[in-house]
Amino acid sequence: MPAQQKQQYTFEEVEKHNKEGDLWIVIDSKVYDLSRFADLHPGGPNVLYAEGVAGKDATDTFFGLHRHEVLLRPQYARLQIGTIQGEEEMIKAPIPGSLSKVPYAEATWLSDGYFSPYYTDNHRAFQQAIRKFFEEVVRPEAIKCEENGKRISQEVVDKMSDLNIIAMRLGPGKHLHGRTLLGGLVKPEEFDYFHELILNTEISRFGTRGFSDGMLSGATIGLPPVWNYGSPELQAKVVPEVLSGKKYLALAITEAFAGSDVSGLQTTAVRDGDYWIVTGTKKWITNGTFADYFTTGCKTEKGLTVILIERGEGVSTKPIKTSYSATAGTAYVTFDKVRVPIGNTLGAVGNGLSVILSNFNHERWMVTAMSVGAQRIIVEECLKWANQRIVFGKPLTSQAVIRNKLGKMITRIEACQNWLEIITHQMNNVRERICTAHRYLRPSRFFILNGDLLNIEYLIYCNTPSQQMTYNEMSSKLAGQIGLLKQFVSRCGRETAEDATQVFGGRALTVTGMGKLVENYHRTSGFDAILAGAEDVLGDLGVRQAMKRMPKDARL
Ligand code: HEM
Repeated sequence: MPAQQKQQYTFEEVEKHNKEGDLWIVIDSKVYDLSRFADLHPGGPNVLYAEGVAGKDATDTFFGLHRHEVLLRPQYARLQIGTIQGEEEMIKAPIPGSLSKVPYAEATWLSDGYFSPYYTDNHRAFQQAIRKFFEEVVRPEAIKCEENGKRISQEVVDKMSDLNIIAMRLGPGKHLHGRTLLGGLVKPEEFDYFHELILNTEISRFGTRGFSDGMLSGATIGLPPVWNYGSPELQAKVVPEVLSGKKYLALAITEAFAGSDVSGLQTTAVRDGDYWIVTGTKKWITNGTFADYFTTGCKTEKGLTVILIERGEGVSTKPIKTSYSATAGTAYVTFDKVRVPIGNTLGAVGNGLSVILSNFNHERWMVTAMSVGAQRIIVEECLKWANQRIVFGKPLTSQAVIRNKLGKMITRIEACQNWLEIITHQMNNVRERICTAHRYLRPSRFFILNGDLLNIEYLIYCNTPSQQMTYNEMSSKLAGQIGLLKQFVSRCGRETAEDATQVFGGRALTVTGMGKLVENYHRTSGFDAILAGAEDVLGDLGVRQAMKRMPKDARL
């Protein structure tokens, strides 16, 4: 029944119902009849009969112990029998797609009254639509799968592919051409790395880290080598199957024998006429338990080669138990003399290292973007909790030590976001193009509009859809920066996870209840420091890349 049609009561009336078998309480102007629920209450019945709770307004006590979402669950919402006369609810249910008003809960560009040079109106519309879709369709699935460890349902995959979300997760490029993106909201040729950045940060807002990877991240990192290096026939078959969500694909590089040191891989592919015979094992393969295809790094006579292997005879997968949910489908994969057509070779034989390395940068950037999205939610959780939690009669925020932790969290998330955005801006623009535009600005083309000196060529340039970097360009220009960025973001993430755990105390140690997002983040933020390249290795890569670019004549 809508609130306005519910019975209205006064506090005096509610107060009469204050004992076992006849128990009413008020939470945020709503009257709940807990007479029969008391014995079923997960916190036990006695706490509900306490003085100051039974027959009283227990709003502050309630929000000190429960998340708002408890009241929205249908089985509890129906305990409401009315409202208090003349009072209005203060704590509103979030509207799907809406932005948080909590300071720093949103990136600056999404905060009221602030601006950014990077985002257009189209990015804003895209962010709003994608958040709404995720909150309405994907979040309930994420929570369910994170708990039961099952893979994302075909029904939700189909809904995502109807909007071409699987294709958009792979970033800008020719695979988007001819597709209707998000019901036509963004034109394929205008989809850029900032759209993709938005997609990645929004995906990680549910506090369900295992599910974020289970949401077909395998295809995001494993399909690009197929369209960048596969034969036209292979692309024509595999790309549509995967982007429509009808088949699943995983990237199978790491082994128990080799992780960041991919050159040490031991899975072998031996030529036998028109086939490769592949033998070996792969470990930590995201989405591997349910993948139909594996983009696989193999050792061949001529060096490392990447081969697309279809699940079939000789391919077996078993789940690996990790510290995050089995919904990610993390697998141990065994190839036992698997016959694979030579046509499934991705790139030249022996050129596997550059196929793998050129792919890594986009993957690392994606992991970083998801990490930033997840980190920001934790900052919001901590700000809300520290504000609402009362200790020694005062909010937690009255403690300087807590404010200090909040300050560090905010600093870290803002630093991560800003570095991520400037790198994304580089990915969106090929350098030569900018130089060309500026070099040819001719004085004769300047004019004055509304008091501003403008140049016609510059305006044309600025309003032309930007030209994104290819994976190879990313590899040569940004590998070091992305490596350092990823190292920085994952370190910040783990420091924030530690601080958040201190702010939430014991609540951060339970999988359900007030601190559940902090618990998940504390348990899983370490994944960001490992997936797509270990943190320390990436930091070192960044410095080695910088050393390569040192001018020969650089002296103090
Ligand atoms: C409509 C009223 C209420 C409902 C539907 C409700 C529901 C729940 C649920 C589902 C939990 C499990 C933890 C969670 O999911 O957050 C819980 C725990 C608890 N509840 Fe309630 N509750 C209500 C009112 C109250 C009130 C008024 C108190 C006041 C003392 C209270 C005290 C507790 C306590 C102490 C716990 C255990 C918390 C913990 O383990 O951290 N509940 N309640």
